[in-house]
Amino acid sequence: MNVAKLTSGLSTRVAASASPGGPGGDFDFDLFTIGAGSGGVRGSRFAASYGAKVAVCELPFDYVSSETRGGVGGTCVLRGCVPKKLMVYASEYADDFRHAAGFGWSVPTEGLQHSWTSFIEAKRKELQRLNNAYKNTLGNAKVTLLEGRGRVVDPHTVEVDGRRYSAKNILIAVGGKPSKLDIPGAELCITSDEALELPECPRKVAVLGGGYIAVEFSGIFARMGAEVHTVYRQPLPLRGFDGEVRKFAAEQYAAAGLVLHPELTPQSVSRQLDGRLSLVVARSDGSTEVLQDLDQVLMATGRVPKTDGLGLAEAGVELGPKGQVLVDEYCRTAVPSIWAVGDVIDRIQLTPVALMEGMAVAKSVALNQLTQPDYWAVPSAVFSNPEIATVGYTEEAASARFGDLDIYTASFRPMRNTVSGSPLRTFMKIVVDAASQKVVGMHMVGAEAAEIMQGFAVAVKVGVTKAQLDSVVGIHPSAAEEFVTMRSVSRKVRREVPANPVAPAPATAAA
Ligand SMILES: Cc1cc2nc3c(=O)[nH]c(=O)nc-3n(C[C@H](O)[C@H](O)[C@H](O)COP(=O)(O)OP(=O)(O)OC[C@H]3O[C@@H](n4cnc5c(N)ncnc54)[C@H](O)[C@@H]3O)c2cc1C
Ligand SMILES: NC(=O)c1ccc[n+]([C@@H]2O[C@H](COP(=O)([O-])OP(=O)(O)OC[C@H]3O[C@@H](n4cnc5c(N)ncnc54)[C@H](O)[C@@H]3O)[C@@H](O)[C@H]2O)c1
Repeated sequence: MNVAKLTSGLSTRVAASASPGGPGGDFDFDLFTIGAGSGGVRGSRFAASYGAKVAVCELPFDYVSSETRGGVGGTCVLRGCVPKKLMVYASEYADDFRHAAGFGWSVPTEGLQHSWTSFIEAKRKELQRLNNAYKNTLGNAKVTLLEGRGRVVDPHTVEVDGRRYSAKNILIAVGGKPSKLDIPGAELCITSDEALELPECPRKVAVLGGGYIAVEFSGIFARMGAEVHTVYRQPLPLRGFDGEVRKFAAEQYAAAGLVLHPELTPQSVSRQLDGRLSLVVARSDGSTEVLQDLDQVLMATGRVPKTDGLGLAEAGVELGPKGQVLVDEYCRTAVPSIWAVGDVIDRIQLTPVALMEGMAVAKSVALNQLTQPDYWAVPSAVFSNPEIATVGYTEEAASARFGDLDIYTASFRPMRNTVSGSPLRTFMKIVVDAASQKVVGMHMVGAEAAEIMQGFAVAVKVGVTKAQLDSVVGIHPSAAEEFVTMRSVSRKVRREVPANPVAPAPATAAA
């Protein structure tokens, strides 16, 4: 996954260059972290547990982030994984109530009400609890927490709201922020931050983008009863995912009620006289179409590193074209005392990856053991409807890397849906390197895909072979058992022979 992106072009440096001393070797802190999100909290906490004197600074709390607002816990806890998953849970009840009838339940669909306000209140309460829990975790680990905006002054100095602190090492863990398209009317659109804080559920919404956030929020709003139009530039959503998975997922999204608008580019958004929004989108031939009467337009068009005004370039840290911090395989920047982890380095934008990188840096700086995060077989899940989970190579990437592959696939109607009436199906795929018979990729679209894939990720990570997978007894009845019972190869992918191969020289003149 994203292996090519992992090489930043920086050369490997040796541990000693980040070790004791800057000028004088006497510092306020051994490690000063800017940003108390997933990577910053984990790196700080672990460094402190290894005996380092650690401080972390974080912006004041708010539900919606800005240049001046943030909060301990960061994106995942306050504006990402956690509130998003709570919204997914909220939306799943709508399907559950509807599908219960198939199993004999009489659900009073007429009188069924959802209070968006109560839900948002419950969500806020949980986020406040988590924010406090994270602060306590830092306190218990003896990490000094400073509230304010951090800025790098030089390779050993951080300034927080005008006050300066010296540090032997500095960890940049400032994450990213939503990036809006530069089109007329962009200011009328919301991002995922605001989507998690809406005063009411939109009745009709356009979601721009075909990535994780776009398909997740499309699923949430649709299950909550909204008419959802998902607009993306590619023929299929979820670029970078396995091709078959993308195709299957798009079919399921349509079956689940999303109105998909592939191969369209957003042009402008404007406010109608009645206060609602209009979106103009363009086809590749230049013709346009208009989506009208929208309560909201959600821009889910990627995130950019939050490095503006951080003083990094001035301190000698190299930045990439998106403003991402360039690091080597140890998460160290061009300045040996400055390290960076998480979304700000723009490798794989996932919380568990930021945690892994934070722990690696903690070991490197506090134990003086240079530690490399291991990016092989990082699993991930998309909490759309249906869910998607994946680990290892896509078929396309595996084909480029290994050449010959054995592909196993299964598509079926899950047992629950045979009675519930839900039209959704499940798809599973195993990608096997034909030469070694190792399983190099596993993919699933369907209910509980994330929960199922976590266990199989262990097997892929340690190099399970297809025969070993086959030797495992299934758990019946479950969807997961399909992964250990796929016996017939669906497709053998073999290195392509050139269309007009040069004829081999005849063995004998007579031949
Ligand atoms: C809507 C959404 C859903 C997501 N869902 C998932 C999911 O289901 N699973 C998953 O694995 N990942 C998910 N992610 C991605 C995940 O949230 C990020 O990969 C993760 O939070 C990155 O952690 P981080 O430590 O790099 O940055 P962050 O968590 O963003 O933390 C950075 C912190 O730095 C603070 N900060 C910034 N600048 C300064 C400064 N100058 N001074 C002081 N503090 C500063 C910020 O306020 C913030 O608290 C989701 C993201 C979004 C947006
Ligand atoms: N379940 C999860 O683990 C999860 C959930 C949400 C987010 N995340 C992380 O957060 C990151 C950011 O999420 P995201 O969905 O915003 O980003 P993304 O990179 O996944 O998707 C961005 C989408 O915007 C589109 N886009 C970009 N520029 C555009 C333009 N000019 N015009 C039209 N479309 C444009 C892209 O084609 C793509 O479809 C993800 O990469 C992911 O790593 C993870």
